Amino acid sequence: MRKQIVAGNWKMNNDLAQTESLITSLKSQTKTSNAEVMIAPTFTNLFQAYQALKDSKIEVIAQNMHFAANGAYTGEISASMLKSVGVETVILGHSERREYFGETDQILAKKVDAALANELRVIFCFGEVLADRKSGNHEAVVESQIKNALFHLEASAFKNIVLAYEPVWAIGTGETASPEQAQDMHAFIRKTLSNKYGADVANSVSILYGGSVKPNNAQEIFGKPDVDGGLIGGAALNADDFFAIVNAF
Ligand SMILES: O=C[C@H](O)COP(=O)(O)O
Repeated sequence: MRKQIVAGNWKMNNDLAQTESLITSLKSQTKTSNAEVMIAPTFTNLFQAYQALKDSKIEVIAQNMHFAANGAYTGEISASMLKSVGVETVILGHSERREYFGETDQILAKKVDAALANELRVIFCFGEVLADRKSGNHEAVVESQIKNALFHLEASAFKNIVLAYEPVWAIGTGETASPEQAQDMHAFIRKTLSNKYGADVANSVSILYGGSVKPNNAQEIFGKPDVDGGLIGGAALNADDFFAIVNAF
C-alpha cells in the first residue's frame, strides 16, 4: 500500500517567532490522520522546528539543497548539513526553484543523486506551465521532466522518492486542477514509471498533487485513486486549514 502524505511547504514565510507559534498551533491538533504529515520551514528555522517536533508525528523537511558536499557555494546548504539538524526528507525541483533560480533537469538530477547518496528521501516536484496545458503538451513536458532528472536511477532508488505533480498555473493562483485533471496526469505519471521500471515500482511510489489545495477541495482531489496526498503552500500557513487538509484522508 502506498504512503499517503500531506506536506506543507512554507516557502519563504515565517520568521523564528512565527515558526514557533505555528508549530504550537500544529501540535494542538490532536485528530489522528492516516497520512504522514510534514512541514518545510525555511533553513534558518529547521533546527528549532526539528527540536520542537521530534517527538510528534509531524516530520520537519527541507525546501531545497545543493548537490555539492561542501565548498565555495555562497548561500547554499548541503545534504549533510540538513541531516545534521535532523532532516530526513528534502523537496527538490519545485517550480519556483526552476523559474527563479535557473534549476534545470540536469542540475536536479545531480541534486537527487546527492540527496539519495546521503540517505535523504526526496520529494521531487515537476509540472507544466499554462502554455503547455493550453497547447496539449502537458504530458510530454511532465514526461521529459521525470525522465531527465530521474530515469538514470536504479529501480531500488524509488523507495526513497515521492513525486509531486504541481501544474505551475495552479500554484498560488487559487485555480486548482480539477480532480479529473489531477487523476489523469497522475495515472499518466504512473504509466511512465511503469514503462521504465515495471508496475511494482510504479504502484509503490506516492504521487502528491500540489496547486491551490484548500480545505474545501482536498477531499475530492485526494479521493482520486492515483493521488496519494498533497504538497500544500498557502493553506499550510494556517494550522486549522492545514489540518483540515490532512484530515481530508
Ligand atoms: O509547494 C507547494 C505548492 O507550490 C502549492 O502552493 P499553493 O498551495 O499555495 O498553490
